[in-house]
Amino acid sequence: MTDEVLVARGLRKAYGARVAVQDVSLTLRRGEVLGLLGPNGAGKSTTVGMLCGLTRPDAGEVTLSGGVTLAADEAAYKRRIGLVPQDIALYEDLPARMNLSLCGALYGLPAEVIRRRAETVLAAVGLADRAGDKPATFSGGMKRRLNIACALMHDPDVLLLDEPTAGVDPQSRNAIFDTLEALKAQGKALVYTTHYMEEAERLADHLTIVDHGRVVASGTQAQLFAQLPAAQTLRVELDGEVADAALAGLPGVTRTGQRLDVQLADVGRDTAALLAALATRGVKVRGLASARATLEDVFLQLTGRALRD
Ligand SMILES: Nc1ncnc2c1ncn2[C@@H]1O[C@H](COP(=O)(O)OP(=O)(O)OP(=O)(O)O)[C@@H](O)[C@H]1O
Repeated sequence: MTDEVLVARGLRKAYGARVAVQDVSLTLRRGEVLGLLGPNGAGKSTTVGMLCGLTRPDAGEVTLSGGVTLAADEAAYKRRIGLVPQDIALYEDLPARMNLSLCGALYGLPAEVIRRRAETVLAAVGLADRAGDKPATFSGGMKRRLNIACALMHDPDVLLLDEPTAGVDPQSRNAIFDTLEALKAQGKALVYTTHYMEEAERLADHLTIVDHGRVVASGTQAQLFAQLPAAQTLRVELDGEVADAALAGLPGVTRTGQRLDVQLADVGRDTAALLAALATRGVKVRGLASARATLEDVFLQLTGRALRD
């Protein structure tokens, strides 16, 4: 497919006897956010390290569009990839613009390009008015945004973000999401590593879920949710006396006193049929509430464990 920007096949990395990543494959397309989701220690950072060429895999290979690989042309490969590391990598006592200049210089950009790109990326992350200020005076969220700006200086096709919202206030988190949405709209391809399922749900077109170094599922959100036995639970509050016999044979129903939890594949589609069946049986309903399935439920279904520690 021509839209493929990065294809990783069979990545493996062990540290001594500990296998951090085992047979990880993924495909990243233009204008797409790929969410790399997994609990602490699942192997996300190690995978990102291999994608950006900082960590050498024991096996497997990453190929960029045009057939560019690290082995064939390291400089060309690295020019196409930007890394936003998990740990903020800034000179705290140098002004924001100077931090960006240093990043640009690392990529050998000419001075004029550096000046122009610095203005562009500062605007992209919403820090244009803080160009002359030092990161030491920034909030955690502003530092994160400058960290992203650094990775954009050489205008890479692919941006790898390793937990870019760690320790960030809600306002900066939204600013980061806006920045990433704008990059996506420009056709950049993003890998977004997180153990926050809400972030993955909000941003990611495709998801690769990792656990203990292995891919346990990958696909679009719809494909992942389809793996759940029931996508949603509808909570029904009963009105008045209802005998158990009146509910007999209704599929997916669990009764707790006056409450029914009903597993439905699709609340929007299946609620009317359920209410009709209850009405036919003379069962009166006082209230309804739906609980949407989340990626947390998907992870639990796949691994039997919660996503967060
Ligand atoms: N340099 C290293 N030396 C030894 N072990 C390592 C090294 N880097 C990672 N590991 C181990 O590899 C496994 C995967 O770690 P990794 O940092 O890739 O996970 P992660 O999913 O990014 O976790 P987190 O969300 O906590 O950052 C862990 O067991 C970790 O201890």
